[in-house]
Amino acid sequence: MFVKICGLSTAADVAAAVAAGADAVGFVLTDSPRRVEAGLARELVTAVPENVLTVAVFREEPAAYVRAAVGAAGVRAVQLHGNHPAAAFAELSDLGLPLIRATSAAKAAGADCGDLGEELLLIDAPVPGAGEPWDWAELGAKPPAGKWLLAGGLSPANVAAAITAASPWGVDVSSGVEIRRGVKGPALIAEFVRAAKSA
Ligand SMILES: O=C(O)c1ccccc1NCC(=O)[C@H](O)[C@H](O)COP(=O)(O)O
Repeated sequence: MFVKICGLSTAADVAAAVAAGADAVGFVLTDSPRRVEAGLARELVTAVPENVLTVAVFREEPAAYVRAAVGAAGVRAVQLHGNHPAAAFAELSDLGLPLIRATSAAKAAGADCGDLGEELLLIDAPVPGAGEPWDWAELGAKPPAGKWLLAGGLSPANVAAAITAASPWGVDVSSGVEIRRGVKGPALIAEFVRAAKSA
């Protein structure tokens, strides 16, 4: 089970996620209580070992903005939330980095990973980063084909049940590993990774 811990903003967050065995860490470079500037993201990225994927998270910023921020942050993958047309993914393909397409279950109906050229599909709650669980059964009998991450209101307490219900390739969390909005808890990160990996 691939585990991404999102919304990191301090060196202690990064150390906790890496020590816990996370496969990917996310830095939010868009409007959010977890927003970090690209320069800080770059500093944090330098503490991440090669085997852990570093991801910059955006909402609907123009491709030129994404391109510049990704270069400044030095991350190794890009996650796009919102209503990006296929052209936006095509436009960023020359970055040579894996693209993660983040969408909600309602919008993802019938979607498969790779439809817009993305490496990974992320199926989230309607509002990203809000910590709101949704009905995983909404995906119905036809979950997406290919590599996809389940997100939205996951926590150490519910991640195992979510994995059983939806059979994702991986999971992604932010609020569920925070002691208060925007502040990660190292023990919660460790618990989440343990629960997801042993589900
Ligand atoms: O985290 C945010 O505040 C955020 C803001 C804007 C776009 C994306 C954002 N987060 C992206 C993530 O990958 C979150 O981990 C994912 O939405 C799950 O969040 P949560 O329900 O809080 O676990």
